[in-house]
Amino acid sequence: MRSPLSPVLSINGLIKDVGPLSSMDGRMLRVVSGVSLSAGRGQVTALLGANGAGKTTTLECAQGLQKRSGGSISLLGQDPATAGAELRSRVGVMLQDGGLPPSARPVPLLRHIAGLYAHPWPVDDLIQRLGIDTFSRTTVRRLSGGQKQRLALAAALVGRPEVLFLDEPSAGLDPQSRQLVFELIGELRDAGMGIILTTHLMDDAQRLADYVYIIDGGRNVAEGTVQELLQRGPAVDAGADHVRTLTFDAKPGLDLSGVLPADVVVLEERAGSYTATGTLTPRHLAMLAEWWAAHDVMPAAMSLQARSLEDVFLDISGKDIR
Ligand SMILES: Nc1ncnc2c1ncn2[C@@H]1O[C@H](COP(=O)(O)OP(=O)(O)OP(=O)(O)O)[C@@H](O)[C@H]1O
Repeated sequence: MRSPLSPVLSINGLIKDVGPLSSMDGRMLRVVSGVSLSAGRGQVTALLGANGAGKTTTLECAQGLQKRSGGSISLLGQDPATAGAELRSRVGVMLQDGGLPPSARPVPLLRHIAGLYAHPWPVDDLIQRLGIDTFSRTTVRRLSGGQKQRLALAAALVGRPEVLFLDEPSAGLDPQSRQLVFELIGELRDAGMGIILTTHLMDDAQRLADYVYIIDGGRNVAEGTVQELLQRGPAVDAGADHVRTLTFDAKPGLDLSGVLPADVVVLEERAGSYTATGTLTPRHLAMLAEWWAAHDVMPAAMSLQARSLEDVFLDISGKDIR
């Protein structure tokens, strides 16, 4: 386990048993079997794992929402199982099901929560940043999944937490909202917040995380930066027909349609960051370079990857569905 310079969360050998379960003849079920991790200030730490891996249970124990059966947890230097309101006021939590009162309307709800804090984030700013003004008159129960998700994020942020927990932050978000939420997460990280998120989406981890813990069957199975994890596993034969992704940064809004054959998928993943994915050959690279030369485009950064985090994840945790 790595040791960040300024940890906001350290978990050591977490055990969580649930039950007794009638489906198991009254026995207990161990759903987390010794997970250890640490998360730093000013970093996004991702817990990546398949459905049922134990991610939510781990984070709920870390937040003090579930009682652990064993191991130790330190959140901002305190044990969340015994800490009081002072610790809770320094921690923001966005849960998978939102946990918001169904009959509340977004703006009064946010103003109410802001009233509980001495130095809240200006509510109007949050409303504007997360596009909440477009559904401000709708009650929580009638909001779409993505709207609920954005409101839950605003509610988690309104107290200006030092640590932010996000359970599946991009669930239900359309591409525009996802972009908005990802940009905000990046800004919060740069401002020094410690952000811990769970996801089963490799793409989220690849785009957001400074450090990734892969959890499977309630245990740690791998960890590292995305780059470190991508270097794991079987070396890719440089000459073989592998699907590769070329990533490059250049000025936003380039119209790359028709530059490469249709079997290579070219996307502007976010403003000014492009990917070309397919069975790339040197000829494809030359076509792209010719287009750059003709349009006076000089990429600011460029990389070619033969494996995705998804490949690494499937290598480590197997291909069986959970
Ligand atoms: N109270 C409980 N009773 C029975 N099983 C439980 C209980 N709580 C958790 N589990 C089981 O423990 C496992 C871990 O659940 P958890 O919600 O932590 O997984 P997860 O990694 O967050 O999954 P997902 O990505 O689907 O949200 C699952 O198999 C779940 O069914």
